[in-house]
Amino acid sequence: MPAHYDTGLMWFRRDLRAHDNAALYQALKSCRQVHCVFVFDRAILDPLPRRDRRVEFIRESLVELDATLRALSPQGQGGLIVLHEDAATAIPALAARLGAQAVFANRDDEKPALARDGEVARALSADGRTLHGFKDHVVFERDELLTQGGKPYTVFTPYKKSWLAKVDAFYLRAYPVETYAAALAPRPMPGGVPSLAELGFGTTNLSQLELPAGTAGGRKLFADFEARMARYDEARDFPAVRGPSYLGVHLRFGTLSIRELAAAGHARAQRGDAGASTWLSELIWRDFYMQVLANFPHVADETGWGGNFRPEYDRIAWEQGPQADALFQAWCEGRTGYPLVDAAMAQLLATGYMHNRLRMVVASFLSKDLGLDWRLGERFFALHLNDYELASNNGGWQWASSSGCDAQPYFRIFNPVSQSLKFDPEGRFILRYLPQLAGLKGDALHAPWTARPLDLAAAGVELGKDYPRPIVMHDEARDRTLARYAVVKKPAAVQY
Ligand SMILES: Cc1cc2nc3c(=O)[nH]c(=O)nc-3n(C[C@H](O)[C@H](O)[C@H](O)COP(=O)(O)OP(=O)(O)OC[C@H]3O[C@@H](n4cnc5c(N)ncnc54)[C@H](O)[C@@H]3O)c2cc1C
Repeated sequence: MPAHYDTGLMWFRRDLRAHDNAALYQALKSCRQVHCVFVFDRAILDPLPRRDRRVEFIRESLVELDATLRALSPQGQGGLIVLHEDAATAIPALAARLGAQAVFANRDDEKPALARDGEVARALSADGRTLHGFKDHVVFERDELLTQGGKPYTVFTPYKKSWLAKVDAFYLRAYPVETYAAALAPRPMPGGVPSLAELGFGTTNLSQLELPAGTAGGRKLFADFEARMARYDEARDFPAVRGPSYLGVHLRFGTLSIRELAAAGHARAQRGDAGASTWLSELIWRDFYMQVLANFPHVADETGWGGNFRPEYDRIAWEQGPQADALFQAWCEGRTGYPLVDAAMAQLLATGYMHNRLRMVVASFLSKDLGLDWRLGERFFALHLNDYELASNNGGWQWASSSGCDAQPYFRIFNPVSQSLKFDPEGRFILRYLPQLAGLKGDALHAPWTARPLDLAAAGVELGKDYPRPIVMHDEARDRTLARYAVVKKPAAVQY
């Protein structure tokens, strides 16, 4: 518990809510007065394309957060200070200007965030101030769950068992921020959240998606999901069905608290709700990958890009050169000739969301059908996913390419046509994004190149014109992948 301070500064980052927020609670409890700040960090924003749904989502969530902090504060004089600077230098400067003895923030184990926080902590300390960090965006972090041998878990099933054995009301209890809200300080400078244009960004199609921002938006989505949660286990694998919660982006930016979601799932799971139990497992996967990132930092480099969890996978020679570049471009643009893959990529580009089953299918397709380095896909997802989360994205890509912990054996290769027949049997999802295939029936919709020329003509589909021919044949690609991956059978220098 931090000492008692006169003035503190609460630094919001990926925890954009005023309720059940660990750092905000600790700041209010241990300071006479607390200022609140969010920094649109130039180090993160400057390299991004000028239209990004996440920047718009964050901005809208900040408008709500600012209003909530104002409403909670004495005489409504509080609120958020919003800066558009380099956070590593802006935070120590603001702490000095406000006379804050301590800065409070929730921990973030992504490598670039750790580097930034280290820089901020050193600058504050040189000035006689302190940075306090708190666990907030996971239920269990870092080394809180270890194997009996005292090592971090690398396999999900025993990790989940241990998670469920340890979790109790204490770990899921909300931080009662409101109790100490009287410590919210009047805003010391004129406030307001900058417009997108002031931040140098344009608007996106966010307002047309069913993705309301802020805590109110997250609660609306969760209320909708609560009514469907019992069927999650049956519905979650079918992309045409409204099966999942669509809460990823709210968990990413902390507009909802992981504790409140896990508590809801856990309570229902304990009452025997199979859908809730499966959904809780997914939240545990999230914790699992966060602790993998924290305990095995080699899975990402200094800038946050992937390194094989299993070093023997470093031996794989991925396809390179102009032909490989063209294959990658076709994958990115949804022009592979495999309708399920192409519809999935179209969903990502149009909405920033991709169904979990499809993330697995397209990731397997990139690494195992196209023979391309999974890190290319990792980066593409990072740019386009609204819910992009370094730990889960890296974990998901390594799972699909078999290079990660808890690996799929490398010879388990998703067949994009069988996946399509199984999980989108009527092609309802495919046709949402590829309406030009509407005239194709049965298997032909899942593999148009197998259709008889007469049927293609009747459907008004000319391959190569209305829809691409397949850029690889799965069976041949499978053989090439088995040969490519054979190098990992040799003993590796280091084992985890
Ligand atoms: C290649 C690949 C990349 C992925 N990249 C990301 C990513 O960048 N960010 C991300 O949050 N998830 C990622 N996932 C996991 C999963 O696909 C998404 O969390 C999920 O599709 C989000 O939709 P939802 O909120 O409707 O999920 P729901 O099915 O409703 O699940 C609820 C929550 O549980 C968590 N969750 C679910 N599945 C997983 C999982 N397999 N691993 C970790 N957490 C999970 C998420 O926070 C999700 O919001 C990736 C999976 C793969 C295979």
